[in-house]
Amino acid sequence: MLVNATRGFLWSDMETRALLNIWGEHDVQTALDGNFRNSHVYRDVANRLCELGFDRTPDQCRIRVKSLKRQYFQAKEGSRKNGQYHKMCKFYDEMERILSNRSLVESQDIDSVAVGGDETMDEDAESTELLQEAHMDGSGECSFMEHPVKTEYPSCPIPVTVGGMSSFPTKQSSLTKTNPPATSSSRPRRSKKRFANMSLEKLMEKFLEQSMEAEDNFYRLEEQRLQAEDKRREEEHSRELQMLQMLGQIFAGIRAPSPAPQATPQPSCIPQTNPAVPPTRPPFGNGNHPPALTEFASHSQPAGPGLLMEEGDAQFIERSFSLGTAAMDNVIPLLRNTIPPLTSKKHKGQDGRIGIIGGCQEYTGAPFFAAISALKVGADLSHVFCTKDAAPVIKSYSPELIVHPVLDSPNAVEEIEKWLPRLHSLVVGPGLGREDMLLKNAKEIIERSKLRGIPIIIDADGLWLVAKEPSVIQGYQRGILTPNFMEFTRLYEAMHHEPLDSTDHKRSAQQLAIAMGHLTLVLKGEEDIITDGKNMLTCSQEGSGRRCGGQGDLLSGSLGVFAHWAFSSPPDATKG
Ligand SMILES: NC(=O)C1=CN([C@@H]2O[C@H](COP(=O)(O)OP(=O)(O)OC[C@H]3O[C@@H](n4cnc5c(N)ncnc54)[C@H](O)[C@@H]3O)[C@@H](O)[C@H]2O)[C@@H](O)CC1
Ligand SMILES: Nc1ncnc2c1ncn2[C@@H]1O[C@H](COP(=O)(O)OP(=O)(O)OP(=O)(O)O)[C@@H](O)[C@H]1O
Repeated sequence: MLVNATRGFLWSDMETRALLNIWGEHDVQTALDGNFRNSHVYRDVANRLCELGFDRTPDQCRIRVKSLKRQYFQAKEGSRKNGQYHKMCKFYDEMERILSNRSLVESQDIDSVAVGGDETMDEDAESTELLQEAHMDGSGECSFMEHPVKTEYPSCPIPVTVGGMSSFPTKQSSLTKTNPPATSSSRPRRSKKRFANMSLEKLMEKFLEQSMEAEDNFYRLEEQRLQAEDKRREEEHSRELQMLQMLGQIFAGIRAPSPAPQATPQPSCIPQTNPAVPPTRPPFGNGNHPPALTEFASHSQPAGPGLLMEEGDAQFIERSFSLGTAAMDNVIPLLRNTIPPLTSKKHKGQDGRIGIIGGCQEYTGAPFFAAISALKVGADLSHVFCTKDAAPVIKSYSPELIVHPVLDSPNAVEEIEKWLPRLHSLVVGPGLGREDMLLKNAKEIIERSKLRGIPIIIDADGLWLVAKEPSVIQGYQRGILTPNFMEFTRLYEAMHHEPLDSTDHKRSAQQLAIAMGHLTLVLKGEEDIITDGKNMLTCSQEGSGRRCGGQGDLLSGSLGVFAHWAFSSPPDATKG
């Protein structure tokens, strides 16, 4: 007698046949048919087995029968395809005999197994048993039957006979196949459910792993991005500081004294305040004329080799020094003193009303850049005086700008002059164009602005005008010219009637500033040279690597504001 009290222990062939004999009896089949609660049937089956000397529990019997049914249906499906498969189910013939008459019922029955149809036992326990059975069945038929169904995709594989031996796809290889999904008759659903759950767990594990990996990657990239952002900010900050340094030097240049020939050299690298500039801010904006117009009206001196300073006489300040140096320590207070404080005591417009003369059909960007940069630097109001057709375009760029479509009107000068008392500084030239009528109007506006002592920055096409008629600005101490190299060359050649010696920009710039009556010249380029002919500041600090249009316009608009602040500061404020 084979005593087998262990659940899931191997079933011998004899034992299995005894089970099938009992289970296959008509009464037993009838009792099982359509009965959800069938434990009493299997209890009887187990008792009868016991009488034959096989000690099995009702559940063991039920599970063994289920396993045999699954093998049988898989083998049946397989044999339909290659006629071989049924050989792999040892008890195929016995099962066939019992089930052939009710294969339809059985296929439904096997479906119901998946949803617990004829089962009453606990799902987990059953799953464990089935697994044990699959791996421990001494007959060997179950291990291969169970293997394929473990793989969720594709459907239950049909073994292929190779050289008399059956081979079955491994889990991996079956995963890569693209078999169509199995029908319910070819693949028991319970297995699908059970192993689907297992696959799902693995999938979930994989998913979690990948999620964590993705998260790690995200944080790593985010950290890199933040580092890059920090670096960019630092660079931007240092560029701003450099810009401030440069502007500080420009103011120093603007306010620099015209040292008398006998004057002793300045102890500091920052030039001293020019005593010729009115000590206090002219009362612009209230309609009054500045008190001493003649002081800055015209001090033009003829240019000549005798007046040209040697380089050693000029004061050179390189702007490419860094924070913390003694030179910078001098510049920062100068800037602090020049930039007006933000207080609640002021009214709109006090910190700067800037006018831009420029903007025609072709060029609407240039006046916009100049006007908007004035606002960004700190002016309160920015006016653009442009041609009629450019006005709506410029206006549409920004609601912050006040745009006057008057530059090509017949009474342009009068129209613009009405605004002059309210303006603190004027930028002439960005996008002005070179039409005679526009240049003529610009010239007249410069003349009238000079009479009011308004600081005038001349750039772009305004410099074209100056090259044709230098006297329009020559000797005006509140005039600032901002040529690029081409504009500088034109100006130089117009003034000196000889080709520019391009090997020595500093000397040429100095010569031109003197020829223009010691107004301030800002020669833009790789090295900016700022000079009034007596003092010189240079800046070779690398800025943006791009040389796109509009950068000069930004500079001229900013200078419009800084010039106003510098000229209206008390002399003490700009003492370096
Ligand atoms: N978006 C806009 O509306 C812009 C309009 N702009 C306006 O365009 C008009 C003409 O200005 P341009 O600067 O073109 O005047 P120019 O006609 O004087 O420029 C002459 C040429 O010189 C070249 N140049 C500049 N610097 C040089 C250097 N260092 N070495 C060799 N060649 C150099 C430039 O490529 C330019 O084509 C002005 O009214 C100006 O304000 C410019 O400000 C650019 C932007
Ligand atoms: N080669 C260069 N290297 C570094 N900075 C430069 C160089 N050339 C010009 N700059 C800087 O670019 C700014 C604008 O100069 P740019 O020569 O482009 O003026 P612009 O031609 O009048 O400009 P716009 O296009 O506005 O008319 C200046 O502040 C100048 O210092």
